[in-house]
Amino acid sequence: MSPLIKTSTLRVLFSSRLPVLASSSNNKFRPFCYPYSVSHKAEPKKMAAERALPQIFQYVDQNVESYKNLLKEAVAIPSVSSDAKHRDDCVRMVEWMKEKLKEVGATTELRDIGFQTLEGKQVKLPPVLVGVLGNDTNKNTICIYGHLDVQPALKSDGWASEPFELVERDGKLFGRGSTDDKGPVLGWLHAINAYKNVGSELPVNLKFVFECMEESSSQGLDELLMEKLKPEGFFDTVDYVCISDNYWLGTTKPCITYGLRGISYYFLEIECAKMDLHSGVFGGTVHEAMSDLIYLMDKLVDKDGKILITDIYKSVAPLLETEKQLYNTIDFDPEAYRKSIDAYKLPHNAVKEQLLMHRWRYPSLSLHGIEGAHYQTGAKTVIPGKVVGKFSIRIVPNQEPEEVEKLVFDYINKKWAERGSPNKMSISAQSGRAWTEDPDHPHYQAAARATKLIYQTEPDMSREGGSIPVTITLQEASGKNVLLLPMGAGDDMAHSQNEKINVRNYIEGIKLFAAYLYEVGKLPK
Ligand SMILES: C[C@H](N)C(=O)N[C@@H](Cc1c[nH]cn1)C(=O)O
Ligand SMILES: [Zn+2]
Ligand SMILES: [Zn+2]
Repeated sequence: MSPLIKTSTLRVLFSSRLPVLASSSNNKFRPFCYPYSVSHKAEPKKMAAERALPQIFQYVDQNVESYKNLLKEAVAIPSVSSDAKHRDDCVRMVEWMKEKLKEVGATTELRDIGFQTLEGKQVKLPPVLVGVLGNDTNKNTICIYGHLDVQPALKSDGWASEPFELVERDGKLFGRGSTDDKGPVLGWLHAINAYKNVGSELPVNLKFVFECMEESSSQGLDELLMEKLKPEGFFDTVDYVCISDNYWLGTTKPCITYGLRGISYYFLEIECAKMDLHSGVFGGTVHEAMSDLIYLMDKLVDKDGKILITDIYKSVAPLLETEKQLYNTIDFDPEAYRKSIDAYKLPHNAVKEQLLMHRWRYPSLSLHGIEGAHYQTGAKTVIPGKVVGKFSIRIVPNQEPEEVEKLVFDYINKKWAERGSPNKMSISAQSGRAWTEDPDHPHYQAAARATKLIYQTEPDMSREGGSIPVTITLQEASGKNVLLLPMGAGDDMAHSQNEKINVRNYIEGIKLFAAYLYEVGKLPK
């Protein structure tokens, strides 16, 4: 364990029923003075929460080191859901979070969601953590979703430090999962804990759904929600759903998000032999799988990003004049964006509205990689016997996964026939739907008030190019308004090398969550 982590300190912060205050300067705790007189207890509960907010903000500022330490502990668990070798880490991560939720007073349950086929084997899926905190019928109930799994990461990918060791540099906390999604998930925990430790009752009831398979298409989660939790009545008391698993558009202005693209992810497998072959010995005498794969993958998208699959744009929702207007007011600087990713040139003539539309409301196709191909340094002379090409399409409103999958399968089959290769080809897909919500809903206004309180500026109402497959399921299961409240900044580089969260975003994000709980608590029941 890193010397930075003081387990005893964390235990005090997260398990003590007694209010405590920690000093951020020396990371030691000192006794907390209860801020209100006894007569204050007689005030209406919602008023109490309002008066508690300044205390909560102060408490958060005084516990910065503890929050960093807890994130460090979470990042140190390499819960990579796509890799069978890390399945035990995923389970450990969920169990770790279960203990943390219990420590803030929630009742918790680990729900079994069965098996998946991974790397040709049947592998048990990590359980889903379901929790409940509070059941006051006079209060609103928010269902909070987050994920505890992460994308793969190796230092050799080009990280400046070990990906699973949280490191602070220049006010930024670097580590896999820091912004996607361990930082935001812990943010909820810290906000609840802050309410408790200043002696204020939570202004809302909370329900939690924390999974560890989001980065792998949330396998098993829809079934748990629709076939188990919904019939059991889990959603009957839910009034609002909130997810913090995306990012601001830029680096300075906060936003609230009302739309996500879906994802349709493909595995295109070609086999030419049962084993890899020496290219000197066998080259010229076999139909090579890799050449077939490159041929097919090259037929998917052109250099400007136009998807070449027949009819793929046909069902995309038409752009209405009212929607077009929304893009004008969004704070987004294409040149700053280009610089932040060090791209040579942006497509769509770098026009702001066009870039945003192609990120939010039009589909895009990306080629991700080839399993079975040689990728290490050096000049290995091998003909891979089997290769699996991976690509995905970010799908958008009005595009249904089944319809997109059929178009892709038909197109690949047609191109394969044109290729005339004798090799074995197969294609499979896993998909999640796009989601949009009504941003004029009082829930969004409440989140906007909370954001303004913390950041002193009106948030942009944004959409997001990424996907959170369960969002639309939560909308359907609850029948309630769903909102995305991002914690991290647009340059956090989730999924990439050197993923980070700014200390500022993490800490102000905790306050934002506390203020959001307060604002939703004020909404009429
Ligand atoms: C937006 C969210 N934080 C995220 O990163 N989602 C993933 C979901 C995914 C990955 N594979 C399949 N789905 C994403 O948008 O890539
Ligand atoms: Zn992610
Ligand atoms: Zn995420």
